[in-house]
Amino acid sequence: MSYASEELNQLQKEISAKNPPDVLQFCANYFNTKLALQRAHLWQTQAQAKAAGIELFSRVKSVAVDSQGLGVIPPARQPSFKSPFGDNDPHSDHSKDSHRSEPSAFKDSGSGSLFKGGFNVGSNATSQSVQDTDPNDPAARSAPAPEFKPVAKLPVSFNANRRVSVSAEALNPDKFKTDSWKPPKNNLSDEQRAELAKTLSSNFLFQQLDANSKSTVLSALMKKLFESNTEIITQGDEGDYFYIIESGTVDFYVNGTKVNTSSDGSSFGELALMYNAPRAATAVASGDVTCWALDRATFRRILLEGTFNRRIMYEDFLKDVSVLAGLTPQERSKLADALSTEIYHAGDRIVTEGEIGDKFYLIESGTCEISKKAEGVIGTISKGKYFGEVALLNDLPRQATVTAKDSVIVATLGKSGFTRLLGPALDVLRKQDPTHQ
Ligand SMILES: Nc1ncnc2c1ncn2[C@@H]1O[C@@H]2COP(=O)(O)O[C@H]2[C@H]1O
Ligand SMILES: Nc1ncnc2c1ncn2[C@@H]1O[C@@H]2COP(=O)(O)O[C@H]2[C@H]1O
Repeated sequence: MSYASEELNQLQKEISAKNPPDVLQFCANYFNTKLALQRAHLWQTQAQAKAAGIELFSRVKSVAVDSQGLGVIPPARQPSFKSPFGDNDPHSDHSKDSHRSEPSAFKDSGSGSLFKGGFNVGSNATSQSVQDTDPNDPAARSAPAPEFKPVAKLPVSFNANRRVSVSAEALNPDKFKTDSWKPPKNNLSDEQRAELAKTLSSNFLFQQLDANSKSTVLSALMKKLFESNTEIITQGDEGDYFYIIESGTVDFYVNGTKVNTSSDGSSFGELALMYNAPRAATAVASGDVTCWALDRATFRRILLEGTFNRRIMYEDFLKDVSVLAGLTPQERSKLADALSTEIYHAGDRIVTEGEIGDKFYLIESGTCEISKKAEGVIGTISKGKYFGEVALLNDLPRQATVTAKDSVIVATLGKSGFTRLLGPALDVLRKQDPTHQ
C-alpha cells in the first residue's frame, strides 16, 4: 500500500469512528495535527544532530524585500506547533534567532498514555531468561549514571522552500515493513510461554486481545533487564519498544525534571510508537528493573489492526473519572471513540481566561493550576479531574486560565461531542459549575 493510501485509510477509519459533523474541518485538523507531529519530530532530530555537530538540513535563506528594494532579514517568528502550516519548518534558515525553544506540546487524535498502568502484571511474575539477540536492545547499552540536560534550544525563522518527504519516510518506518512484516519470535519454551501468559492474564489490555493477537504478543515480547540508573528511554529519541514492567521502579523525566514514577505491572513507551513522535520523556531504572518489551512494528500492527484500539484504552481511563460514573458502558464507549489526546509541559497554558472555548478536558496524568486574573491561583487539579466545561455549558469565554504545572496529558472532547456524548454527566457538570459555587 502506498504511503498516501495508508494515510487516507487511516483518515477514513478516524472519520468512521468519530462521525464528525464538519467533515472538511475534521480532515483539515487531522492532517494539521499529523503535520505538527512530523514537524515536531524534525525539530527534535535537528536539535540532536546539531548537538552532535551535524548539519542535518541545508539552509535556505529567506530574504524579504523592503519598500526600497533592499533585502531585509525577516523578523523572528515563533513557530506554532498547533498550526504546522505556519512557520515551523526545520529545513529553513533559522540562524537569526537562537532563542526558539523546542515544541512544548503536541497533540493528536488518539489516545495518550493510557497504556500506563494498564498491564497489571501480577506480583507472581516469573523471570525466565530469554535469549535476546536484538542489536537494538536497550539493555545492551552501557549504563552510566544518567545525566539530564535540557533539550537544546532551537533557532527560529521560516522558509517553506523545502518539504519533508525524506523525513516523512523516517516517520513512517512501518510502511516499509508493512508487507513483509513478521513479528519477532522470542523462542520461549511452552512452559515459559504459559508462565508469561499467566503473568499477563490479569492485565486489562492483554485481556482485550483476541487469541491470535495474544499469541503474537506472547511470542514477540522480549525480556529486558536494566541495572539501576540505566536510561531505558531517552527523551527525543525515536520510539523502538513499548515496555511492561515486570518488577522494579522506573522514573520519568521531562527536560531533566522528574514527572512520574511507575512500578510493577505498569507500562510505558507507548506515546512515541502511537504517534510516530519523539519520546516524550526519559525513563530511568531507579533500581534493577525487569521489563517485557514489545517492538514497534508489532505494537503498531496490533494497535492499528484495532484489537488494542483507542476505545479499549480510553474505556479503562474513563472508568476512573468520577464525573462520568453515571454513564452506561455503551455511552462510555461512544465517548471513548470521540476523545483526543494532548500533551503539555510545565508552564504551558492549556486554556486562557477570556478566550473562546471549544473543548472539554479530562486530566489523564499530571497537575494543572487554575488561576483568574483578578484572584490569582484558585486551585490545582490532577488525574481524573476535568476543566473547560464552563465555557461550553454557558456559551461564555473561558472563565479562568488553566496552566500545566508539570508534564500533563489530557483527553479532550470537542464542543459537539461534549453536548452529544456526556449524557447524564452534563447535569453533574452543571450542578458542580465552579462559577456558581
Ligand atoms: N508525564 C509524562 N509525560 C510524558 N511521558 C510520560 C510521562 N509519564 C510517563 N511517561 C512515559 O514516558 C514515555 C517516554 O516514551 P514515550 O513518549 O513513547 O511514552 C512515554 C510515556 O509512556
Ligand atoms: N472558580 C472557578 N471559576 C472559573 N473557572 C474555574 C473555577 N474553578 C475551576 N475552573 C475551571 O477553569 C476552567 C476555565 O475554562 P472554562 O471557563 O471553560 O471552565 C473552567 C473550569 O473548568
